[in-house]
Amino acid sequence: MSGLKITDFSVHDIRFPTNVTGDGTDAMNKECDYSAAYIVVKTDSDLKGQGMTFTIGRGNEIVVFAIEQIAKRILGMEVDKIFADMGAFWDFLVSDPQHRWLGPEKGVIHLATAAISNALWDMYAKHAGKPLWKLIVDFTPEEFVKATAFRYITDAITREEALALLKAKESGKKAREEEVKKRGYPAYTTSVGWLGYSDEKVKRLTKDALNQGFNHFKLKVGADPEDDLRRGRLIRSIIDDPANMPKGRKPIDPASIKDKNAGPTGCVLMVDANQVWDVSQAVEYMHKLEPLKPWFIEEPTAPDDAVGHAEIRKALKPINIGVATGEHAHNRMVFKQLLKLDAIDVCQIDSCRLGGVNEVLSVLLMSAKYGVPVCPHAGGVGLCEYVIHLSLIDYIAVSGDMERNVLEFVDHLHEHFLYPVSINDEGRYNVPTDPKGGYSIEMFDQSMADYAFPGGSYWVAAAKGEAPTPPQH
Ligand SMILES: C[C@H](O)[C@@H](O)[C@@H](O)[C@H](O)C(=O)O
Ligand SMILES: [Mg+2]
Repeated sequence: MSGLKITDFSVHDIRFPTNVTGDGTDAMNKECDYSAAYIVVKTDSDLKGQGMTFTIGRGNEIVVFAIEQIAKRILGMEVDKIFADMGAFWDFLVSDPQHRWLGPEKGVIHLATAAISNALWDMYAKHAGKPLWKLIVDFTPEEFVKATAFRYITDAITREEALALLKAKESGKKAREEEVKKRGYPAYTTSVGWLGYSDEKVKRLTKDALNQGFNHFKLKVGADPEDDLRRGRLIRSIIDDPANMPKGRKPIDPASIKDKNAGPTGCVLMVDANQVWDVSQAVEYMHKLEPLKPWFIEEPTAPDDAVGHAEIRKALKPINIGVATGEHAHNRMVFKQLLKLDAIDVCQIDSCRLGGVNEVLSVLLMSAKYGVPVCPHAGGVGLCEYVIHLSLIDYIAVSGDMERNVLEFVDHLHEHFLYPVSINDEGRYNVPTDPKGGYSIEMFDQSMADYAFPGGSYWVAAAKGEAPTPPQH
């Protein structure tokens, strides 16, 4: 026992000016400065835990305030006791008798829970000298279940069912770990098709992404069907042309790509509407985009509307377009409904909209039981760094499958992290292996100082109209 206690914390409002370059834009979110409400949890030793949740700018200060309120409750706690029962710690975080009223388990208060829960998981992994994914895949099934949030979902999966599912995956864990370390984890890119990008930029970035090895590409849609068709056809004309395939790349057999509208080169397009439509509008609009043959439409309607997603999915099945959602699904109960209603083809968990790792484990288990692949959301800052850990946990310990999965990758802001993600030359995520890296979310002090809002050097300069132009892609 280390006897270490949580002695202090600091919370930071960090905003990056992505709006200047149009990075991250979509039909709903037309201006966004990728931001982190970021906490450093300190102990009476060098051991620290870093955690954050993501917002797109204004309002980040509200999340910072909520994090400060919740974090006060963990001061003085012994870290060994927390690590011994992360499930109980999560229950404690979501059960404040007065804060709970602000959710429960949704909205700003839940985003704040996520930042703190993730910081403690980061600290636990660093303490154990393992990357977060490795800490968790090395859990026994019993330890895994103990760390999972089960309240309100036992009608979808019981602890006993979860245990049986995890036990069935035990014997293959080592081989899967070796395989993914060798090959990397499959990825897709969103960075080619932000709504604010010109056709010229979309074209250039699509070619670049092909050369990086990507074979799955996501396009933002929903503002205007004619524009979407033009931009989609532009991407398709590049990714479907065998002449554009990078030299030495083995052609992908489209027939080997299950459930997807793969083109002649095996490349796949997906589209994302970020919640702009009513249910019937979604169906109508997606019929217009049918020529693009997307694998799925992401967030066609309101994120809480499980019934609406189920209707859309049913209506689009005959034209072979699937439905994906989850980046705004605020807790495990929303995912339970999406899964039980057969509303989604792809489950897009968010690492810090769900209340941190414990609740992510709940959704991984439910998705595995219902046979729906998990392809986490990662458009934002720090999310790629987080989610590679979650997909590794899913593949190695839970679903045992990465055949149907692609993990989102956006090529923004990784330079601000000490343990940034990287992509291999087959367009797959490399596996994080640094034993000091924890949950990979630690930011450089300099970045935190420069982009602190409103007092950081970047924002002070911006207020005077003297900000340097952020890097262009
Ligand atoms: C505002 C954000 O960039 C979103 O557009 C982004 O998260 C997106 O929905 C995604 O799927 O990555
Ligand atoms: Mg999205």
